[in-house]
Amino acid sequence: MGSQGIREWAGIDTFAPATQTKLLELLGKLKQENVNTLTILVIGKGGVGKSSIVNSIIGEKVVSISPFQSEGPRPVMVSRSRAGFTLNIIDTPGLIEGGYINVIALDIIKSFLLNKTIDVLLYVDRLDAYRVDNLDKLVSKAVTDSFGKGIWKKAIIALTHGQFSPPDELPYDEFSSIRSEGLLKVVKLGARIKKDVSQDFTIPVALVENSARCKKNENDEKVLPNGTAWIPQFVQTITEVALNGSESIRVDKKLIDGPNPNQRGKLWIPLIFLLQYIFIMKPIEAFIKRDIANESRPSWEIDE
Ligand SMILES: Nc1nc2c(ncn2[C@@H]2O[C@H](COP(=O)(O)OP(=O)(O)OP(=O)(O)O)[C@@H](O)[C@H]2O)c(=O)[nH]1
Repeated sequence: MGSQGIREWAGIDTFAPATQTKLLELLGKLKQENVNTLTILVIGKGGVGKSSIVNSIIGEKVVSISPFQSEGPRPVMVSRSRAGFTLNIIDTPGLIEGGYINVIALDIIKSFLLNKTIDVLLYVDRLDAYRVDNLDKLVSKAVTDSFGKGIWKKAIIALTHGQFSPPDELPYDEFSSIRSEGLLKVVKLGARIKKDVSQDFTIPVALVENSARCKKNENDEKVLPNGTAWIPQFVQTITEVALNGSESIRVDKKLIDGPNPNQRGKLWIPLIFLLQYIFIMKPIEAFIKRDIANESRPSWEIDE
């Protein structure tokens, strides 16, 4: 057992030695910055590879995988600790049901997250898709409405099926950047990130290959078609987002039960009107009344 009864992150030992070394280095970097716990929330449509990503990072089959959308949606949190560092990953059910947001699943996820802090959001989709999907806009809008826009500063877009070969001899890197850009655009729309800041607002994209048949390099590390060892690259992106200085999202009762976190400012509007009435309209009204009362009336208006 690791710290506080949490199971040891033994799955790291199943990775290639080169991958292990890089992962332990990254955990060391997090600890150096006083980050001893990291909680990652995994979200996306059904069947895109959310559970598979959890298993890939943990290095064990900790959540079940199914080629069909899983029944009885329930979030699961898997915790592992290593060298004084604890990783929590929360796998969630697909957020789309019959073309719409599955409101019940979303409510279950929100209740599950109560009193937890989200340090990193993994927004999962597949690399091997040719068209961006309006459903992604729905999912990103639902995430924004539930947890506030700030969550996107803690987000990574993870694209699974990273071993995919693009059609028409399109170079792999070109295909993956076109796919990433397209998806980013839709996600930013759903997240209502304003056009003027959109250029500066970047959400990193990570490519992932969960298949056991993933190609390996000479060091036995799992690699993408462009030669990148994806596990250390992915964990490095997670580390960068964790340390990017933006605040993690604390899920409290107010966030869950309260109004849409992006509209909270609007609650002040009636109060502002009331203050305007008391301090501006009322004095003006009194001034006008006083002025009328003091006005000297023209002689033709005075009754005989
Ligand atoms: N080749 C390949 N298959 C993948 C990859 N990721 C997931 N799969 C397969 O895709 C199917 C769905 O994967 P899951 O991990 O269950 O997807 P999910 O998003 O958790 O699904 P739900 O829980 O139903 O929302 C399974 O058959 C996986 O084996 C990948 O990177 N490459």
